[in-house]
Amino acid sequence: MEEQTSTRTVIGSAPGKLNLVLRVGKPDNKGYHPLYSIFETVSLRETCVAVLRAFPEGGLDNFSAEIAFTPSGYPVRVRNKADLGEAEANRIAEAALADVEVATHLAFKAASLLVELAGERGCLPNGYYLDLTVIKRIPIAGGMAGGSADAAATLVAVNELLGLDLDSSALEVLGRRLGADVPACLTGGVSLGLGYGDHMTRLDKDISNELAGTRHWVMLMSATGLSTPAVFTAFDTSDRGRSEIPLPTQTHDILEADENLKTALGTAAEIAEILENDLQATAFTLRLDLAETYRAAKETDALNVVLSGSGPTIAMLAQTQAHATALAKKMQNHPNVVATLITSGPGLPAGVE
Ligand SMILES: C[C@@](CO)(OP(=O)(O)O)[C@H](O)COP(=O)(O)OP(=O)(O)OC[C@H]1O[C@@H](n2ccc(N)nc2=O)[C@H](O)[C@@H]1O
Ligand SMILES: Nc1ncnc2c1ncn2[C@@H]1O[C@H](COP(=O)(O)OP(=O)(O)O)[C@@H](O)[C@H]1O
Repeated sequence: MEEQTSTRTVIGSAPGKLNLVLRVGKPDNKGYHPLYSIFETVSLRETCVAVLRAFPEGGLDNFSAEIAFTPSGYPVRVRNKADLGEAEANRIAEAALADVEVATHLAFKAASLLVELAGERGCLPNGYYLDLTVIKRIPIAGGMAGGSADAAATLVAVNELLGLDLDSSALEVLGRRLGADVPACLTGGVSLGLGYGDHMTRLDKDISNELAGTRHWVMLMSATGLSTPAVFTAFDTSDRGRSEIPLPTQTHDILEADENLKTALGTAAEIAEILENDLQATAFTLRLDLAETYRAAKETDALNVVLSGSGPTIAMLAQTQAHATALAKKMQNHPNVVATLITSGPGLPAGVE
């Protein structure tokens, strides 16, 4: 019995995000874009249940399809459970997850970094494997950082499980190696991301308790995902991509002078005024259905509507939770909307339960 061989379980979770403001600069020689991003994390969270288990008697062959090995050969098992709240949304998520090989799964990659570190420190038990169950509540390839939230949830869970004692800035450094959105999922709240969007300044530190969960969003899920690199590449040849608007780079200069950063901590009506996404027009050229969905959402009484990151999920800002429920009802039968996910923000940082 698998459960009897388990030593210890640690459960980590991390929030998804949307971008209140996303400005994109010109790509560097690695093809990566400098960003100015004001992230709002949300209450939709990914969970990673991490367990160290002794090898079963028959070895790992029974579930070899769910296993990948770290560079030093330590086995990590990854299973996914889709829990998006609606049957059709779960079906779509499960189909997308079936295409994600264990070795490329962001939870595996995150665990692998920590397992290797534990190996170097001599604190990795032999005769065990790491068993991860990832509970997905965020649409796949949806522009809401679901994979990045898996990585963040896994980093905090495995850090604790293996007794590595890495602090939040060490986890942020590792997170950056896994993906540009991972530090935002680790940080939580409302944050400014500079560099590739992965150098974080938390903006709501002093008021996080009063602000948490006060913004209400309806996320319009699309039946098909959108590739982030494809959107960035198309952006580069767009008018906006070729324009010479410089992006600010120094955090302290920005914090002093930027009114948007103060407004980002304001009321829903105030943040409605600053929503902006440089990738939106490009995503709509690649996917005309999204432009239609956006137009329909704008015709409602939502405070404002914006594409989440590189899309395809579209975020509608509501005045209250009841307003969000009413907006979701208005959009749920739109032919391009596969599910309406109601969420609130800002969300809590990644952490263990
Ligand atoms: C656009 C944003 C905005 O928050 O979010 P999503 O819409 O994907 O959620 C992020 O920058 C995405 O972050 P993430 O999805 O973690 O990106 P990564 O895995 O690091 O990179 C995926 C690909 O996106 C492009 N990329 C990403 C970040 C960046 N600053 N410049 C880029 O050009 C690169 O083509 C890269 O190969
Ligand atoms: N744990 C994961 N969850 C989702 N996608 C993952 C994961 N690991 C790797 N991927 C790959 O990353 C791509 C983007 O994932 P995701 O984070 O869901 O979207 P986005 O970057 O748009 O926020 C997916 O298409 C998938 O191929």
